Formats: sequence, structure tokens, C-alpha cells
Amino acid sequence: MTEQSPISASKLRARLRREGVDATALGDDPMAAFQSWHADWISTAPFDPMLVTLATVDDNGWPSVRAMDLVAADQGFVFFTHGFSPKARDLASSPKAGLCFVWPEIGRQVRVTGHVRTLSADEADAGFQALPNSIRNVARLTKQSEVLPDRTVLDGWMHRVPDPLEDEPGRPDGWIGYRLIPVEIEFWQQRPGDFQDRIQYRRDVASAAWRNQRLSP
Ligand SMILES: Cc1cc2nc3c(=O)[nH]c(=O)nc-3n(C[C@H](O)[C@H](O)[C@H](O)COP(=O)(O)O)c2cc1C
Repeated sequence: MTEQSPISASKLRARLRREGVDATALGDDPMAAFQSWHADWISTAPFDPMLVTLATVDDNGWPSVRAMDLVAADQGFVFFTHGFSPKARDLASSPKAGLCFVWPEIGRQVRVTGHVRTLSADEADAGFQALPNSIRNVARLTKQSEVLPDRTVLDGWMHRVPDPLEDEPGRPDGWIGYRLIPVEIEFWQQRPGDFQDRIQYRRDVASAAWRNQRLSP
């Protein structure tokens, strides 16, 4: 079987820009639309296809953003982090967050707002086991965003000889998975003359049905 070669991002960008997007083409289910847009992005073999920016807010209303790796997009957006981190503290006190996917090579952006739920222990265990060894190792040894006196602490961790009994260590206490359940998703498509298409979906609280509307560029 021959390996599928990546689609040229610039050719795809030109086509998507020319065609534009409307709510009928996107359909009634914005998660399905996201999966389709994400598949377009992945087809161009980008350097980090799962990259997303996550925004949270702390107890005093201060926002903060950071790059994250999306792990799955199913009925929501799944990501993993350390339970001791500032973002986990934010999510414990204010379980609402924003995501922004930026795919400039194909002229697209997707913005998401929603409620964040902690994954079950089983889901989190499975997600943890699927991570690369190096990340599991760091998760086990460190407390993310803790202040360190200097780099020698990292050197110590890096040169630590692994205990053969810890070959397949389970998920550490502090490692958490989350699923962001969207209440709003906006699809942004670049268009000629910068008259971009923007289709925003909002979930109706009473009926849980999605409604969409077109926004001005
Ligand atoms: C490309 C990239 C991907 C990242 N993915 C993750 C991730 O999936 N989970 C995570 O906890 N941190 C990830 N990070 C690190 C975060 O950006 C951040 O530094 C860390 O989570 C601490 O954030 P906090 O102090 O706001 O809690 C990633 C950073 C980059 C640059």
C-alpha cells in the first residue's frame, strides 16, 4: 500500500478561500463540522496538527492562555494536563474555558467556548497510557508550573535511572483529563478581499439544539 502524500496547503487554501463557507454546507452539528475542518487541516501534514490555545480565568477574573495539544474531538474537546497547574486551579474554580484553533496555512480559525468536565478515571487512564513516554515521565516526576530554584533540578530528573519496576507506571495522582463541552463554536474562513465568512453556532439552553448565525468579518 502506498502512503498518502499530504495535500498542498497553499492549493487547499486557495480553493477554500474561493469557495467560502455557509451554514448549509457546515450542517446542523458543529462538532461534525469541526471534525471535517480538522481532517482538512491534518491532510496538509502540519507540524503540530493537534495544537490549540486554551484560555481559562482565575478567581480574580484574570484570564490566561497557553498552547495545548488536543487529544480528541468527539462530543467535546479532550485535553490533558497536570492537576497542580494554574490552569487546573482555574478550571476547578471556574469550569468554563475557551479554545482557539488557528490554521493560517489554509486560511481558517475555529473558536470554542464551553463547560469543562473532568474525565472519568478510566478515560484518563487510557488517555495517559496513549501519551509518549517522555511526557508520562515528566508528568510523574514534576509538578507543572512549580517554581524551581535552578536547572539542576531538571538535570537530576533527566538523569534519573528508571526503576525497572516502574516500567509501565500508571497515571500519577496529579494528571487530569478534561472534556470541554461546547456551548458556542465559530468557524472562520478567509475570503477574497478579506470579507471573511464567519458562522457562529450557539447551543440553545432550553432545547439543547444548535442554532447558527452569520457574523460580520
Ligand atoms: C506545542 C505545545 C503543546 C503543549 N501541550 C500541552 C498539553 O497538552 N498539556 C499541558 O499541560 N501543557 C502543554 N503545553 C505546555 C503549556 O503551554 C503550559 O506551558 C503548561 O501547561 C503550564 O500552563 P499553566 O501554568 O497555565 O497551567 C504545551 C506547550 C506547547 C508549546
